[in-house]
Amino acid sequence: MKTTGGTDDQKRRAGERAAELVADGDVVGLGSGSTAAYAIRAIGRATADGLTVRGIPTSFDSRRLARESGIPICSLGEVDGVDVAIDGADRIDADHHLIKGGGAAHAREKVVDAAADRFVVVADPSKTVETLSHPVPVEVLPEAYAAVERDVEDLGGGATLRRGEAKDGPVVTDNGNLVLDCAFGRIDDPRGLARRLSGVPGVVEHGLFVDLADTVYVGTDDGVERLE
Ligand SMILES: O=C[C@H](O)[C@H](O)[C@H](O)COP(=O)(O)O
Repeated sequence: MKTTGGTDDQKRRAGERAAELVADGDVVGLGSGSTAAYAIRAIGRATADGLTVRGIPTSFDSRRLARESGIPICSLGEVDGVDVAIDGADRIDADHHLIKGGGAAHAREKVVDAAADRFVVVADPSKTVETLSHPVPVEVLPEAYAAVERDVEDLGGGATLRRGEAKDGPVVTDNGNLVLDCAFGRIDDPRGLARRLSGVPGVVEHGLFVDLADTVYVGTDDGVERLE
């Protein structure tokens, strides 16, 4: 559920700045989406110039792009830790809580981003807001989607099953599950909502990333703004 208006140059600046943080020998979480893709390409170029890293992709697309870019790939189970993760966001609030999952990749993203010593968010200015109000993507077991819809209503939200654009039927995630886009209006208590959504049976993972981001790079028309 992508609803943004950033430019490719803004995204490129943010992604390329974040890629500069990657050091020799690092294990790097490779985020998903159009902004993280610029970081992956930049890491690939650095790899061709001699940087030694291993990348952990967070989606089918980031895995494919990492391979094309020449980044050696590994999985989370093969490493002792993740040095840095670079990932995009659909919305970023004033406290750097995030909504992710516009590309339905948030479940794997959260596992990798949370495992990282440093989680760096890359975005364009259209993603920054004072308070979150964007619908929260919620990945659900296929069997559970109708029950989760009802539970989301009980939490004061409205759930919409995400549908494919070039395919009839629902979007199916890289994990074989479905996505409900859950509108709650203004989210004044992201921590509380995150906790409640995590407690709903059938929810695999939701797109509220609370207290996870360490650094946010926002690409602008003439540079990069760093939000701590
Ligand atoms: O599921 C997708 C991810 O959470 C993306 O990181 C997020 O949607 C941002 O993507 P983009 O940089 O293309 O706006």
